[in-house]
Amino acid sequence: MKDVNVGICGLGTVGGGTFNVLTRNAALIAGRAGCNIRIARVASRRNRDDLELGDIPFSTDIFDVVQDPDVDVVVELIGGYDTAKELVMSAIRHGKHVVTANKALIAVHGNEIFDAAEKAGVVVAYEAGVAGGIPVIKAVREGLAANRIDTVAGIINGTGNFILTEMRAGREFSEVLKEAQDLGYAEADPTFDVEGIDAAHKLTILASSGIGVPLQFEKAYTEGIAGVTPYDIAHAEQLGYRVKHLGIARRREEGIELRVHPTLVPKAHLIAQVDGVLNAVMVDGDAVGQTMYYGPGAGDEATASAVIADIVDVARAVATASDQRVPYLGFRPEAMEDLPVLSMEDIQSAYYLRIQALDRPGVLAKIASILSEHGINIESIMQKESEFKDGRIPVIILTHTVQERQMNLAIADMESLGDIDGKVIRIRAENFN
Ligand SMILES: NC(=O)c1ccc[n+]([C@@H]2O[C@H](COP(=O)([O-])OP(=O)(O)OC[C@H]3O[C@@H](n4cnc5c(N)ncnc54)[C@H](O)[C@@H]3O)[C@@H](O)[C@H]2O)c1
Ligand SMILES: N[C@@H](CCO)C(=O)O
Ligand code: NA
Repeated sequence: MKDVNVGICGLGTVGGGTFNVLTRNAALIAGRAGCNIRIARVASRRNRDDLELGDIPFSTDIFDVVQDPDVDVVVELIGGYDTAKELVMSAIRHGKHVVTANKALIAVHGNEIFDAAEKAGVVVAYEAGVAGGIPVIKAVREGLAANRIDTVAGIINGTGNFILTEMRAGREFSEVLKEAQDLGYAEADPTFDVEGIDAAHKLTILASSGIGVPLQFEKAYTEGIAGVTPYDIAHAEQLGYRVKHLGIARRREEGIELRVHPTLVPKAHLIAQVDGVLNAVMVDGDAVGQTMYYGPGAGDEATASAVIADIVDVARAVATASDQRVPYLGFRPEAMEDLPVLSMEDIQSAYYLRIQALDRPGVLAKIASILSEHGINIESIMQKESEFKDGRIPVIILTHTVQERQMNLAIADMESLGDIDGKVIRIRAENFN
C-alpha cells in the first residue's frame, strides 16, 4: 500500500484533533482510503507536549510544510485570512493539494483560490469549514447532485447555538461565551461567532455549493445574537416558537436571499430541537424534498473527522484526472448562476414584534390598523400584564409572511404613534413549509 503524505499547519484545537484521530485510526483509515495517510511534517507557533509526534519533523514556520518535497497535501488549520491565504496559494503554486477548516478564507478568497487550484490541477477541500463534523458539503455537492436546490438554511455556528441554549436555561451571556471559548468552540476572535460573521462565511459557502451562485460574502446580511433578550426568548416560547440563530439562503425568482439573523422557528420543527454546540442544516431539493443534516458543529475530534474525510478524498482524487473531479463548489464555474443577492427590503419573512404600548384605550386597535394598512396579517397577538410597573404594556404579535419593506414601513408608523414607547423589537420568523 502506498503512502499519501500530509503536512499539518496549526496544532490548535482542530490540528490537535486531526493529529490524534489520524494516528489512532490509521489502519482503519488506510483500509478506507486504499493508501496510508502518513503525517510527514507538522508546523505551528508552538509544539504541544500532549501530542506524541515521535520522529515527525516539527517546525514553527508553517511555510516549511509547503517547501517540504515529501508533503503531498497541505492541511491548513491556522485560521484567519491573510497568512492562511498566502500559505494556501503557495501550496497551490507548489502543486500540492490543500485541505482546510477555514471558512473565512474560503468565503472571502475562495473564488481566487479555486481559480488558481483549477489551473494547477490540485484539490482544495473545506468540509470542516462548514458545520464542523457534519458532512454537509459532501451531501450538497455529491449526494444531492440531481437536485435544483432552492433553500439551504440552518444553525451553522455552534458557539451561538450553545449560548442561546444556555440563555434559555437562565444563564448569563458572557459566562456562557467564556465556557464556549474554554471548550475550543469559539473563533480566535469570538465576535465572529457572536455577531454572525462566522455563520455568514458558512452560509456564503453553502449558497454557492448548494444553490450554485458565486461566493459573495460581502453581500450577505449579518445580524448576531447580542440583541436577543431572555424576555423575548420566553415569549417566543409561549407562542410555540424557539429563537435560533440561522443562516438562510433562498432562491427566489428575482434573486437570492442571503441572510444570517436570530429567527423564531416553530418548536415542533427539527431545527428547533437542535441545542448546544450541535448544528443542523436543512436543504430543500426539488427531487428529494426537505433533508436535514445534524451533528457537532465544532470541537477538536468532531472537526477532525471532516478534515480527515477530505484528506481521504484527496488521496483517492490523486489517481483521478483533474477534469473529472468533483468541482470545488459542486458546480463547474460556467454553470454558476449570477443571481443577484436581494436587499433585506426585498426578503420575505414572518415577524415576531414586541411593542411597548402605553396603557391607553384603543392602542391595540391602532396597532392592528397600521399592520392591516400595510397588508400584514396577524397570526397571533398577546397583550401582557405590565411587568415593568411603569404603565407600559408589552404587546407581542406574530405576523404572517410579508415583504420586509412593508414591515419597515409599518414599524416606522407604529413608532411614530404617541401611544408607543421606544423602539419596536423585531425578530424574523420562519415556518419552513
Ligand atoms: N475549533 C473548532 O471547533 C473549529 C471547527 C471548524 C473549523 N474551525 C476552523 O479551524 C481553524 C483552526 O481553528 P482552531 O480552533 O483549531 O484554532 P486554534 O487557535 O486552536 O489553533 C490554531 C493554531 O495555529 C497556530 N498558528 C496560527 N497562526 C500561525 C502562524 N502564522 N504560524 C504558525 N502557527 C500558527 C496557533 O498557534 C494555533 O496553535 C480556523 O480556521 C477555524 O475557523 C475550528
Ligand atoms: N466557531 C465555530 C467553529 C466551527 O466552525 C462555531 O462555533 O461554530
Ligand atoms: Na462539515
